Amino acid sequence: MTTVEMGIPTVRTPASSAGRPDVAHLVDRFGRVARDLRVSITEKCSLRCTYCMPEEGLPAIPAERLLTADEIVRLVVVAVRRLGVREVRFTGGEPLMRADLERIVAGCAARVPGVPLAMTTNAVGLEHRARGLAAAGLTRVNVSLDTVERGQFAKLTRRDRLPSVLAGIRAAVAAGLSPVKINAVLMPETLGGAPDLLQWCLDEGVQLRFIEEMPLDADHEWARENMVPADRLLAVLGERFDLGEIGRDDPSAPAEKWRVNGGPSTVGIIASVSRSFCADCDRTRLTAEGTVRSCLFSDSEIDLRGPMRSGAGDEELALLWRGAMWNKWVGHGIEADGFAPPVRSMGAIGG
Ligand SMILES: Nc1nc2c(ncn2[C@@H]2O[C@H](COP(=O)(O)OP(=O)(O)OP(=O)(O)O)[C@@H](O)[C@H]2O)c(=O)[nH]1
Ligand SMILES: C[S@@+](CC[C@H](N)C(=O)[O-])C[C@H]1O[C@@H](n2cnc3c(N)ncnc32)[C@H](O)[C@@H]1O
Ligand code: SF4
Ligand code: SF4
Repeated sequence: MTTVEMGIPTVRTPASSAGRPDVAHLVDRFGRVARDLRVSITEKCSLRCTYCMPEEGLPAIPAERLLTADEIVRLVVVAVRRLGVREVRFTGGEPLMRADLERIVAGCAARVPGVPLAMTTNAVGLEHRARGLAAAGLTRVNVSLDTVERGQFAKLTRRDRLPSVLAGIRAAVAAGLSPVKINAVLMPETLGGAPDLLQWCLDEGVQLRFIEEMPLDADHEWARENMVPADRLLAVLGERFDLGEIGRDDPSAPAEKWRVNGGPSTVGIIASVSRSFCADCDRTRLTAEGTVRSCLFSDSEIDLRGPMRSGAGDEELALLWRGAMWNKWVGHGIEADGFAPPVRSMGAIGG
């Protein structure tokens, strides 16, 4: 199998840093600074959401290519201590698929105390691990949940696991992993159930955000004309709820918020396509194989695993990372003529 068939994009090392100011933190040519690190720790997943994974799952990453727990902790330490990262999020694939997740979290909590450690998860099995993860030092979780209708859930995720997800969300709240935020990708088939999902989240005391689907599905079926835009969702929610526009918590937050029925509850919309927030992007990503990926949509990645295993020091790794960020793309370019989706799908990048 070729690397392209496995969904592994071009890996370049090193990137040119010509013109880069001599500063420690992660700056790019467009004046943006990355403070938010997202670490994918696996390509494996317990679900097969149609907008993300192929039915058969992603090709397995050979064990020797996957970062170990200690390697992940080391790179997180480099990001925080040398590059100015202020928040770390574990994602995937499904982070709960890694048995050593608690060890990764505990290692980071010990080495970068005070830095918020979050996780984005589908919550399958979280019921049994939420307390342990909180004890290990996890700060909060965001959970993917697109519908509270069991048949719809099974169809969209290709797995009948809704009860486990709902139990996982409740366990996260009980363990104090808050604020618990819920991510729902907007799909034509679940749009009608959006008010029920919002009502469920209001009742459970969790913060719902709807997300516009991006062209990051492994099956390459995304089409602009089929995407449910934020405006259409607002019209549907507006039939049942009174919504008052609030805006963003901070300029680089993907979610715009609306107050529901006068507050204090809110609903968010992450309109990555129709109201792109690339100009204020503050993200940098590590893939599960240890490459730096500066933009979701850019297939050009910088390898850190190879140099790390060949004995590179922390400052050498930081230098490679700074070069990757300096070459970050201006934005996703979905609306541009000739746009082509990246080789990696969302689950293979770490959403
Ligand atoms: N375009 C774009 N969308 C992103 C990016 N990161 C996350 N998203 C989208 O935003 C959704 C929610 O992401 P989360 O992992 O919950 O993170 P977040 O919204 O940044 O987290 P909070 O700090 O809790 O608000 C993802 O499912 C993606 O669809 C990004 O860098 N670019
Ligand atoms: C790839 S998942 C990984 C973490 C975990 N498995 C989960 O589902 O939360 C991260 C986020 O990406 C989102 N996502 C996946 N495919 C997407 C797409 N095509 N467009 C927008 N968001 C997507 C999911 O809804 C989820 O919130
Ligand atoms: S969105 Fe998350 S849960 Fe769904 S298939 Fe992708 S990685 Fe798995
Ligand atoms: S698409 Fe790229 S530039 Fe835009 S917000 Fe996402 S990671 Fe940042």
